[in-house]
Amino acid sequence: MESLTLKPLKTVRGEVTLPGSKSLSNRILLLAALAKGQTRITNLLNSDDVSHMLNALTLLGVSYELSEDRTACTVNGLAGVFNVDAATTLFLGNAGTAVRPLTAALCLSGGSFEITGEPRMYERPIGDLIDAMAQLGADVTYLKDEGFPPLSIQGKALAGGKVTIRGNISSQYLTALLMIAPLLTSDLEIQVDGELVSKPYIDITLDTMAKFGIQVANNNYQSFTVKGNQTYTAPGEIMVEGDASSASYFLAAAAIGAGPVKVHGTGNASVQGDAAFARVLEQMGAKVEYSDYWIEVTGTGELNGVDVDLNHIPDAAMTIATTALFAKGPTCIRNIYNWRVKETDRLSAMATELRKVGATVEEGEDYIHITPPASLTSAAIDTYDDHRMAMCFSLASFGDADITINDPKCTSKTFPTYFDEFSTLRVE
Ligand SMILES: O=C(O)C1=C[C@@H](OP(=O)(O)O)[C@@H](O)[C@H](O)C1
Ligand SMILES: C=C(OP(=O)(O)O)C(=O)O
Repeated sequence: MESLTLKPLKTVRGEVTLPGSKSLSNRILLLAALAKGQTRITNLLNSDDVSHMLNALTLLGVSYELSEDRTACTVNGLAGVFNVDAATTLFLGNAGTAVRPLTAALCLSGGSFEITGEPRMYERPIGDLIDAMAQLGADVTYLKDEGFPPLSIQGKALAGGKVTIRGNISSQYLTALLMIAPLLTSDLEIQVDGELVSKPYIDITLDTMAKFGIQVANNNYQSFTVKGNQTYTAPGEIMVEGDASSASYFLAAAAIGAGPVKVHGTGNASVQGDAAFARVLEQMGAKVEYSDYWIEVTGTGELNGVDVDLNHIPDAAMTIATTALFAKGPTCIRNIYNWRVKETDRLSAMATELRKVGATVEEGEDYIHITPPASLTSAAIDTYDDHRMAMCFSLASFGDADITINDPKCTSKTFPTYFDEFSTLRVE
């Protein structure tokens, strides 16, 4: 397996233009495919997760033109659901933002479909979404384990009505249901059963739907109503915001290693919840400046440990775990149970790898408590095919020891050029 050894890093400084947001890229591509008219997308993310969505759209009969660098795409919308004559298998890797929304969309499309993916996708639950779709009459069969992909779907027109969906494992199930709701043959009322995790991602969904002409009535994230029998309308041009989760590594680097580092493409005007990540760095002692379209962080030479509930930013929250290695005193990140059902069991993986560099770690069912070491130990970090494990542990190179990242190419899920960008910030 390939690996990358990072030499100890003291100071970083510079500016980064962020690649497009994964969450927005895949939502916009799907809605552009379902919309009436043509959508010209710019700053599309070029990464594995987006390639899986694009390949799926091709197999589903959607025509689009992609620029050579794959960051601009003109999509010719279908003005409604997919219709495919031949039985179609979609391989969607480990992309939650492709698997969940496409599963819902195929339930009301014409055709017979199979959703497959990487082995880890077969361990990531989808039962809450399938249970909700079944209430609408959808015909879905589990091909392996009950509650998990791979799936077989016999698509057909579906009416709305009332449906209950659980929100405590992933917000992506509710996102999927909301996105297909206008295409049902009658109105839909969605009741969220229990707690809703990762709430800001629902704002991304509602905002994207609004850009394609669909309004949703949101009753405090507990229930939603959407009119049926509608068509998404292509917005013409649409630019994908920079990825706020990808921004977190550069901003945290500035907080640890002097900075300033400025990221362009996300800021106060951003719809992404992860844009609030820098507020946690601020709480830890960094100096943070926001404009609508950029964020700049400067280290103050001192970081404090924090005790924070980061349920609203589960992806960027991982970056706090490795930032905590350089804080004075312990850090506790709470209410992050669903780290366990993402690219890997992130609670367990994070605890294991933090211990390798010398931290004392307590791994709870839904929290992680990190006491930093006096000085970091040199280590080879396993990344578990998890792009965020690789990117988070680039920060460990601020210790006085070499850090080797095993399988650094796993960042291709959302940020293929991450380590090149990271190295441009180094100040000798
Ligand atoms: O809707 C989205 O775009 C996402 C929602 C979050 O997942 P959960 O809702 O499962 O926490 C996040 O972790 C994922 O990377 C992207
Ligand atoms: C959880 C993530 O991805 P997915 O969209 O596959 O859920 C992630 O990017 O951290």
